[in-house]
Amino acid sequence: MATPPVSTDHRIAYLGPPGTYSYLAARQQFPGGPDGVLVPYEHLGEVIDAVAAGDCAHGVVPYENSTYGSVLTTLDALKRTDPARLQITHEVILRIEHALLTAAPSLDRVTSVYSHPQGLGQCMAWLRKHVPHAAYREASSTAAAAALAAEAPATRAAIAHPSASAASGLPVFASPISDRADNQTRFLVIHHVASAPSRGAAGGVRPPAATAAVAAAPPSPLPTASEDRRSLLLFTVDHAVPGALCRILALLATAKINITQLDTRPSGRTPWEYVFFAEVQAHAVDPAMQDVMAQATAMDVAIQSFGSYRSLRGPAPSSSPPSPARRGPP
Ligand SMILES: O=C(O)C(=O)Cc1ccccc1
Repeated sequence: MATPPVSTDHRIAYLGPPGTYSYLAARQQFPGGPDGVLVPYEHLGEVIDAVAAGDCAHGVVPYENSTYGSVLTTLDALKRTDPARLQITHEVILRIEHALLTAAPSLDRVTSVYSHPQGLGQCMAWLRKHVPHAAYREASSTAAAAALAAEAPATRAAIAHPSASAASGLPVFASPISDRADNQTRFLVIHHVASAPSRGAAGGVRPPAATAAVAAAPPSPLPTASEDRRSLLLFTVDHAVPGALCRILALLATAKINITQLDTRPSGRTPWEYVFFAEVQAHAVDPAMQDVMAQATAMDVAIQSFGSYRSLRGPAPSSSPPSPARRGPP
């Protein structure tokens, strides 16, 4: 009997294939669900687009690594996304312990090492020390890298989670190989926001759009006052005005709102124009935050909020996915 289609309400987009760190993060956030509701996409931008479009109600995307920094493809996909279609509701933190997967008998036989750019970046010191002669090649994900390495298992290697060994058939050669033992990535859980039914020209209610079947983003649980409330803001400033960025930062400083991370990316509209992502330690419902938003509007600066959530940062969490004992290269 054919399996009934899974409703978009239950579809969770992630960077696939199964075996990526995004897959592990999605399984941690949505435990117990059948695998069928996890929908793999080959590129991070597609995960964000699928949630914004309502093809999937939820998504999980890597945002920042504690060693290698921001995941630029996530920032670039967010910057072209309307926050009215997508909101962040939770953060997931995973300890990242990479393994080198290869069937090469020794490291001097390895001619190329594949991984997601984040995987290569998080192990660069290890790679330079142990396989300086190899070419380092970017793949769309760590699990995709394992599949690519498996095409020439005696000369290629991949950096991935040890669990990617089973699907690729490549043995774990060395683990963990991350440059820092406290290496962690924080993932954002994103939800589709269904547009409110709008009135047509004749005053009637428009027929529901294809995405209206998707439930509105469940409000993220409001963190208590003692919990670490965060919001992700996106804005640009007039680059010709000296101090324009400083004025926005001063608004936050005056409201006693701490900035915990600041990123800048090309706007994608005009060369040499930038947008700023600021993660701040406040929730959208906080009066101080509402004050900042109102004042920015009065200053003609559009600050967009991608949502508020509880931060889980702090002391390093214990390793969530199981990983084998540390084993260095022979
Ligand atoms: O490629 C993956 O497995 C991902 O989920 C992206 C990534 C890569 C390396 C560390 C954390 C996330």
